[in-house]
Amino acid sequence: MDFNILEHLFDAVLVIDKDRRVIYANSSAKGLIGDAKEGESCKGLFSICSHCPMSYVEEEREGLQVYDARIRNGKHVCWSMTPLFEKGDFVGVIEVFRDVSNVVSCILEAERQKAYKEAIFNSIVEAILVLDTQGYVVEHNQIAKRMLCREEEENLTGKYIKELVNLDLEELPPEGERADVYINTPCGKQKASVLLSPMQSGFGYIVSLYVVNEVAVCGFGEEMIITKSSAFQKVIDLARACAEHDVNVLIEGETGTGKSLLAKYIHNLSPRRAGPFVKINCAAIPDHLLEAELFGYMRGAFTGAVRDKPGKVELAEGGTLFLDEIGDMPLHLQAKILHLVQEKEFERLGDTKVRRANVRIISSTNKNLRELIKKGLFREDLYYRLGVVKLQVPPLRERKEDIPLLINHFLEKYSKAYSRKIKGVSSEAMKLLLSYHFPGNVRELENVIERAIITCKGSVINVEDLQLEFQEQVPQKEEDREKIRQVLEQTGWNKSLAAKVLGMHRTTLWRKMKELGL
Ligand SMILES: Nc1ncnc2c1ncn2[C@@H]1O[C@H](COP(=O)(O)OP(=O)(O)OP(=O)(O)O)[C@@H](O)[C@H]1O
Repeated sequence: MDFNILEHLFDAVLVIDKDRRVIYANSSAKGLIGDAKEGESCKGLFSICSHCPMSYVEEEREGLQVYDARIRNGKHVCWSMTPLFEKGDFVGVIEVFRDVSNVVSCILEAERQKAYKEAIFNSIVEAILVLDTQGYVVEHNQIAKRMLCREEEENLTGKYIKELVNLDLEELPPEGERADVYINTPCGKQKASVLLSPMQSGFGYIVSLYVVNEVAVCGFGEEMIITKSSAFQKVIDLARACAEHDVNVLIEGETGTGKSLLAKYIHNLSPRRAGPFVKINCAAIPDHLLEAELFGYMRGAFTGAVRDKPGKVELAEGGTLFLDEIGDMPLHLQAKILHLVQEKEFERLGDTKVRRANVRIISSTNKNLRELIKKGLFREDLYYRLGVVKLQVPPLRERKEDIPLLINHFLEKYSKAYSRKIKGVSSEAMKLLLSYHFPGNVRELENVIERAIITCKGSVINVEDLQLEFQEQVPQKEEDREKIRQVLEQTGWNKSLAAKVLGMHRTTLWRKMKELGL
């Protein structure tokens, strides 16, 4: 065979006969492997020789390729072996190979870089999302998954940024500037600082996020707890820590401080979150009905009991029973609650059957239970049973730093609800709100802002839009008349809404309207 045409090929070529002797080596082959001499054995020229594939190639009558074989000097070659036939008989093989050491070192370098990148990616506390130019995720770190409440096995690659942080690419802050956004985290909706950095060569963007702990925003939607106060944040931390254990929690604090919100937050973080959260306000139900409401009753148990009815304890099965205003629980029922707490057992009214209850009990009070114990109005044993963990929610006047945050929160909530474009509160109005003592705590602040949003004429809430209890009201008939008339006009003469705005009952408004000739 004449192999001369192979002499100047860029690829190295060896022709091997079936006795594994080199019968031809072109100049590229000799350049790469100096000891590839014609007439000598080819054994050991390549790393693959330890499993020489010649017999395989002969049997299969087809060639094979190895992308990374080694030659003796350590270089990497891409190598192939093809069978040669003469009149149908196998006579040897032709081996073609090319130095790919550069390619291999590039691949190794790329692998090393990838390992470095992953190590850095996963050792920083920020969530990182790498986006393409359209805003789709091409890479992300593990923290991003955790921070954005994604399952361990979920892949964020290919998802659009809005799916993850609720913002379009265009809504993210301008390149290089940090901004605050709200994201859904395992602790609820939390404030996060976000930075968008463009990549070189226009490949896309890097979005980095970290949760801003200065303001705790826990829970979701209507159940969001917002606070900046370190005292309240400690309470929330404790609530979070005990949420996963089935311990009884007693939440103490003045009216309107957020005790119910906190109870719901604990339930939502607990293993019972898929179960019901059932609230019963012990102060709002007359004593004689409370027992039936709590434990349920059987038909005929009392006049009006026309059918069997489960109580709140049964409705809370598998979930959480929230006993609001527990300080108002009458003494005779406290014994039954103690039995429920201790034995997890109860009976419906008019029934002798003892029922089992699988509920977690959270209770709350705005009364001083220790004082009630001293007066013999609350059972001490029940107090200790209910308050295995005690959480004390501070009043708003002791966390004034929360006032501006809560104002913003309620402005957003009620501007949306009443379709009003309110930008904020004037500095005078803010001063007044910050100096007010808020006996009704957050609930009172919420009502003040809701009312102001409805009555405010411009886009900013001013002092005159705020109705605070301690502000002097001069009940001159004419002033009253004018004020009520204005509110009625603003509310389209809807008396229920006007009464709400004016902070009075509907019937009081109706009476006043009559008195004032409106
Ligand atoms: N930290 C907070 N962030 C946002 N909203 C709050 C916060 N605290 C309270 N609120 C709001 O204030 C109102 C009163 O809260 P909540 O009913 O939880 O108070 P409470 O202490 O249970 O009141 P009560 O003692 O009268 O039962 C609710 O509308 C709640 O959403």
